[in-house]
Amino acid sequence: MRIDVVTIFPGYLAPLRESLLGRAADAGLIEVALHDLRSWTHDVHQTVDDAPYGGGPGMVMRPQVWGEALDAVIASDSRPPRLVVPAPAGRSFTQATARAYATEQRLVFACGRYEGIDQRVVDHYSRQFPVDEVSIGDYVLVGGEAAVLVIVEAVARLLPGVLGNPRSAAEDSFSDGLLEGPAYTRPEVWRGQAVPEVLRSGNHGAIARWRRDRALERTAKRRPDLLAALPEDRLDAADQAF
Ligand SMILES: Nc1cc(-c2ccc3ccn(Cc4ccccc4)c3c2)n[nH]1
Repeated sequence: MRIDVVTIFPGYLAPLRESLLGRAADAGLIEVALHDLRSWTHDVHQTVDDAPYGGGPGMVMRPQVWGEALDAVIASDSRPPRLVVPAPAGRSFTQATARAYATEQRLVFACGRYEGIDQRVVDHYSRQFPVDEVSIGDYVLVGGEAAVLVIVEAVARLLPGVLGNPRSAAEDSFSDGLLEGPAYTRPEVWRGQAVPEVLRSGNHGAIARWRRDRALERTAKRRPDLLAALPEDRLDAADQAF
């Protein structure tokens, strides 16, 4: 997978080259290219923003600069892109979105700042490529860069070979629609708290049941919306207690 990120703060995306993603990049599983939006300005001040039509606070990012940048970046690789534009008003980015993005050959991220990017940029490219405006949560950031770090990590971990332990991607939170239950490791007792007996019983059936019950209990308490959204056939008779 090739990932391009256009931003006025390329340094912010440096972590994409570290650790998990660094190894994936070294293994050729993911190719990450960072592009400074200001490279496509032509004035001495490298202006990327202007006052909003209709008035109001803050500034809006200029369409001309974004158009030149995205034309150049998209043309720099033959793989057809999905354009991803983080935005507070975007559709929610979920594990399902991450799974869908993991099947893409190429993702091009447009990181806005200020009050966002002139809408005509999204409208223009939506006529040629799939374009998603995505929100990573119901809170307001200052720009799209942090969202790109989140999205790229959630997607990259699903690519074969990126995670050391592939089982965890398939069986982690949200994969079965439930939250992860509690996890334990040695020592058996820590500060007077013992590991639940069943986990040391060696009874794999009882362990699986206990883990499912803890996941259902936690989901019912913390995210009843996820439980309500579960298809009927995903809950068996033993689950009905939640
Ligand atoms: N989930 C999520 C995404 C963002 C986000 C993404 C990109 C940008 C570009 C500029 N801003 C600042 C902004 C604040 C308010 C209104 C509009 C823009 C952004 C915020 N916030 N929260």
